[in-house]
Amino acid sequence: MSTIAYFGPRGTFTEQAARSLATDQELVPADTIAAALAAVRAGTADAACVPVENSVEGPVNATLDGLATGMPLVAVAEALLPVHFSILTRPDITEPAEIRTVASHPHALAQVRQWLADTLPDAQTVAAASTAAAAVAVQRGECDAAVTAPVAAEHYPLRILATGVADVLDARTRFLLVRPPGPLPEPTGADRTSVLASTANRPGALAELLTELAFRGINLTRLDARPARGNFGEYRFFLDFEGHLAEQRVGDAVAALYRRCSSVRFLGSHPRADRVADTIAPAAANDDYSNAAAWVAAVQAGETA
Ligand SMILES: O=C(O)C(=O)C[C@]1(C(=O)O)C=C[C@@H](O)C=C1
Repeated sequence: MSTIAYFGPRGTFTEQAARSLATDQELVPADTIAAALAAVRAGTADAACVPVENSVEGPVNATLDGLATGMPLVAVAEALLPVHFSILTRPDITEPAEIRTVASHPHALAQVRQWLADTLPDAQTVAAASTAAAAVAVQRGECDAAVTAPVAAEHYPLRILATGVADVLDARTRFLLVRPPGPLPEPTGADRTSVLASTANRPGALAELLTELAFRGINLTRLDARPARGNFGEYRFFLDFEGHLAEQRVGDAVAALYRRCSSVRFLGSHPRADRVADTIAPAAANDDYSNAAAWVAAVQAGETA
C-alpha cells in the first residue's frame, strides 16, 4: 500500500485534506511540513499533503520554501477546505477568564486575532507547530487553550470552549498532494499550473514574465515572492495560473519563462479543487496554436505564403 505523509499530528486540517485526497493510501503524520516533504524525498512516503495557501493569511511559507529547494516535487492534486476553528481547553478550566495562554499554528492564530482580542483579551498567544500540536500542548498542561480544527476534539480529550470561530467567514485553505516528478494528471479544462521562477535582478524582469502569461490570455491565480536567500533584495517568484502544461498556450508560456529566467522549477499541473473552468482568451485555444503552427510549417516548406 502506498503512503501519504501529512502535516500532523492527528487532527490537523491537513489530515482532513489528506483524507479527502487519499484513495487507498495509508496516511502517516509528520511533525512539520519540512518533515512531510523530506519523507517523500527519502522514499519513506510516496506523496505528501501540505497546506499551501489560506484565503485570509496568504501563502504557507514553509511549504513554498520546502518546494523551492531539494529534490523537485510536483503537485498532482489539491484540496480546498473551509476553515473555522474550535477552541479547546484543559478540562479543569471552566471560565474563559482562567485562560492565560492560547496556542496554535501562527496561520491559525492570525485567522482568529480579532476573536481572541474580543473574547480572551488577557490571554497570551503561543506559536505551536500545528493546530493539533497545540491541542497536544494543552493536553500536557503546557498551555491553557488551543485554536484547533474542529476534528481535533475527536482525538484529544479536551473541553470545547467554542466552535465555529473565525474572523472572516468563508475562509478557506488550499492543500497540495506532492510527489516526485512522474506522469502528469490528465488536463480537465479546470486545472492549475504552478512554477517557481528565478529572474535576473534587473528592471522589468518580473513584468516580462507576467507579460508572457498575459499575451497568451493565461489567468494568474497566485503570485508570491520569497527571498532567494542569496543577495539581499533578490527574490524568486511562485506563479500559479489557470490551465494545464499539456495545453498549448500553457506549454508555450512555460517555455517562454524557461527561456527568460535564470531557473524555472515546474511545480505541477493538476485539477483545481473548486472546478472553476480555465479562461481561454480569443485565439488562445489549442486549435488556434495548432492551426498557426501548421501554417508556419507550410510556409517553411514553401507550400503556401
Ligand atoms: O495546523 C493545521 O491544522 C494545519 O493543517 C496548518 C494550517 C495552515 O498552515 O494554514 C492549515 C489550515 C489552517 O489555515 C490553519 C493551519
